[in-house]
Amino acid sequence: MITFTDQIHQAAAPFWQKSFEHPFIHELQAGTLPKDVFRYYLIQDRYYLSEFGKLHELIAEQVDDAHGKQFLLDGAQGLKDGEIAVREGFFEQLGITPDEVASTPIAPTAYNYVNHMYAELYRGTPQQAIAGLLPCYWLYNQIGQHLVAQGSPVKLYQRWIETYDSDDYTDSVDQMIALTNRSADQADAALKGKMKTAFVRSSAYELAFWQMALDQQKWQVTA
Ligand SMILES: Cc1ncc(CN)c(N)n1
Repeated sequence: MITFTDQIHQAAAPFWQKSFEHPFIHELQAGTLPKDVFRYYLIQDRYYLSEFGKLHELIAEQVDDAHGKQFLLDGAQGLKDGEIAVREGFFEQLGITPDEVASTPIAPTAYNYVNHMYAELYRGTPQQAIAGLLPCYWLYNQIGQHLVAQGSPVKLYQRWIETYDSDDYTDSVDQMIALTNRSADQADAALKGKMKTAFVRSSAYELAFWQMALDQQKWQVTA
């Protein structure tokens, strides 16, 4: 049987394919990704992950499903203890200080992505917000699984890959997929359509995030 998440995954497939093929990912695996690009990505992603954690807590307040609520609260804590904690080690290695993070403005794409997820919750519903969170979990897991066999010759990049291929991470992805499917079970056709749009837009923002890092995007007037 085709699940709801299979359907929305299919709808977002062109964005996912472009992410798998993106030069940021190729260069990370080949070990040729410039360190300043990776530094930039990590700083922007620090903003992203901290808002992503807050969103878990805010969505949990609005979710009736007790199991889902607990998963979201655990997910917020898991982000701090897991992904964000791993990144602290990366920051140390690359000499990224709290001052540098605090003084670097969030870039347009990261800002828009985060705002999109808040809009799904505050101008939409918790079900839409859940669907909007899912690409973040699932896409990185698929990228980790694609890249891990070959790996990267750069230790830091290899650790990044392994984070997203780990059993713990994969388990959280499976639970998030299950929560999205349970949320869709309670939704009518119109709400399912909005959940799909939230998922596809987050997938588009995931793709844009790699390019943002390669361009080291800034707020500026463009021609
Ligand atoms: C933008 C983004 N998307 C997804 C992930 C993986 N949690 C991340 N760290 N950053």
